Amino acid sequence: MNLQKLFEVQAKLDKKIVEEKGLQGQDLLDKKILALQVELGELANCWRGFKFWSHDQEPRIEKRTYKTCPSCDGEYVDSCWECGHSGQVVDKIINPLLEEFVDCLHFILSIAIELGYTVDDLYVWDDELVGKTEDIFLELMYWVVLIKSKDERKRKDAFRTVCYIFFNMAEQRLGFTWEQIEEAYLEKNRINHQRQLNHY
Ligand SMILES: O=c1ccn([C@H]2C[C@H](O)[C@@H](COP(=O)(O)O)O2)c(=O)[nH]1
Repeated sequence: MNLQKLFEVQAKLDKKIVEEKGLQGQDLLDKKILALQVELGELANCWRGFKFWSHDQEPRIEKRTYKTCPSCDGEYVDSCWECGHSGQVVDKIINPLLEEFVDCLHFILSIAIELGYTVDDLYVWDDELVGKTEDIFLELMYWVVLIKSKDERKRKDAFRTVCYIFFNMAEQRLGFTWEQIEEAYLEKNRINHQRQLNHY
């Protein structure tokens, strides 16, 4: 994954949001930390492995959205082979788990930029994560809060631990490749720019 490219793309998006919303000079760190926690909660919710009360603990990795069949215009035409008489065809297939993951990645990059870090601060070592995935999520969320530390060294340690857990988790626990992550990140970044143009 080309983190340098994503870092630059994120900086452009953040700058645009600050300008669009008139936030120049404001400290947005606490809000971004909370936003990352929220997105990690959404990621865990899509992963589902902690839902001991449910029979369905499979990660949400495929969601189909439908549109009206362009051939029969949704009229259930007996002879419509395109939609198999249902009046609808698949519009898009998305990966909700991956989408939540790249929302988290947006905020991790954005926090790095807020703190004046460089892309080098994001590079972490590959290592095998041990333990249950729910514990890894909790550990990650714990370190995210510590990014609030006033002590520079503790803050950077916390940030780098977040990167270490987050990036290793991607491959080892969520099954994503770097290519998939980069592609999904860039697509979401494009949507985020679009949203600002539409006064989201
Ligand atoms: O300074 C910011 C604020 C928001 N986002 C992006 C990250 C997520 O992809 C998206 C979250 O939007 P919601 O769908 O949660 O509103 O916004 C940024 O990249 N930088």
